[in-house]
Amino acid sequence: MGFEDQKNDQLQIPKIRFEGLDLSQAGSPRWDSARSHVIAALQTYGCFDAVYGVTAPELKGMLFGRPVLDLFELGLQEKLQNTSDKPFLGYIGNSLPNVFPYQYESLRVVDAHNLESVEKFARLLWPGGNPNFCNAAWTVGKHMRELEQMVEKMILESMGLEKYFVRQVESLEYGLRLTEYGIPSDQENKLAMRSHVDPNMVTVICQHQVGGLEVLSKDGDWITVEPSLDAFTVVTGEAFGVLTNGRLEPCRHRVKITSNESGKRYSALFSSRPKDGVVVHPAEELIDEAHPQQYRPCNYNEYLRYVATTKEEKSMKAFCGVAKEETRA
Ligand SMILES: O=C(O)CCC(=O)C(=O)O
Ligand SMILES: [Fe+2]
Repeated sequence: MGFEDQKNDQLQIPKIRFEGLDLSQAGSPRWDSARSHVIAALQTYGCFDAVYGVTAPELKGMLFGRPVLDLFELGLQEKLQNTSDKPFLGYIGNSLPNVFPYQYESLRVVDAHNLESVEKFARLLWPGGNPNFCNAAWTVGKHMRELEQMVEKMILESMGLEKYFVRQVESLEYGLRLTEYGIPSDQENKLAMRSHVDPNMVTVICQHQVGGLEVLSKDGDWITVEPSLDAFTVVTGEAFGVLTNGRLEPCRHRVKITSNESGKRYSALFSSRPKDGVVVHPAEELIDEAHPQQYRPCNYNEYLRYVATTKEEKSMKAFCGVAKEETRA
């Protein structure tokens, strides 16, 4: 991919304090201060750690105990019940030949902030519906969605787009992806997931104990994101790049597991993506002579189908980007 293995162990992604903040505090001095840190971090690194104090270890403890183990101890036939008619939104795993070249299994709970939706997921996998799993996934889903929405609001406010917040939130679907990694088959590079950008709006990544997440800095250095008990890592995806007409570049990241005594790594990802049929386009307020339109309107599901056609990395720039010559015309 051309991103050489240049590491910079001195660099760390910014940590921003979110304890006690919620949407009702929008406009308060604390909110505004967090917002300016969020936007600076996203413009420089495409990501940050949202520090949640005591809430984060509580949530992590709830999810990464029995509930996550119960899920991955299920047989493949049960896991395969987690389907979706859209690419990448159901079970993904190396148990499916030729699908995924890593020691990796992952399931996605659609609308994890909604208890009924989590219960529907659980009933498919366990005859008794696993109330313990449901409670953990739902509680985590609710918190992650609140964090995701704060970040959405802060970004829109900083770009003068706050009037679109309600419409934006209504246009999104949210999911919780739970993943188990084994020892990377690529023992030379220890790569457990190749370098990529997420196609969605925002992803909240929750690493558990075994680290591995790395993000690429603008200078081309890979920065290790240590799993931290009191924080969640927030990264923005390609869809936000389209909406902001390129003001927010998606965060390039990968997973490299260098030390893993237990042989397993678990992570939880809460992400927001445009709902079926939603067309993402650059906000007209962000297009002017100095900032020509960078993307054509993009039907998000069509983009995912395009991404799913081959194993090579695809990009929204290639799918719906406006070429430089076109913007000058
Ligand atoms: O497991 C992680 O820490 C990150 C995984 C990831 O980037 C992804 O699934 O898109
Ligand atoms: Fe990712």
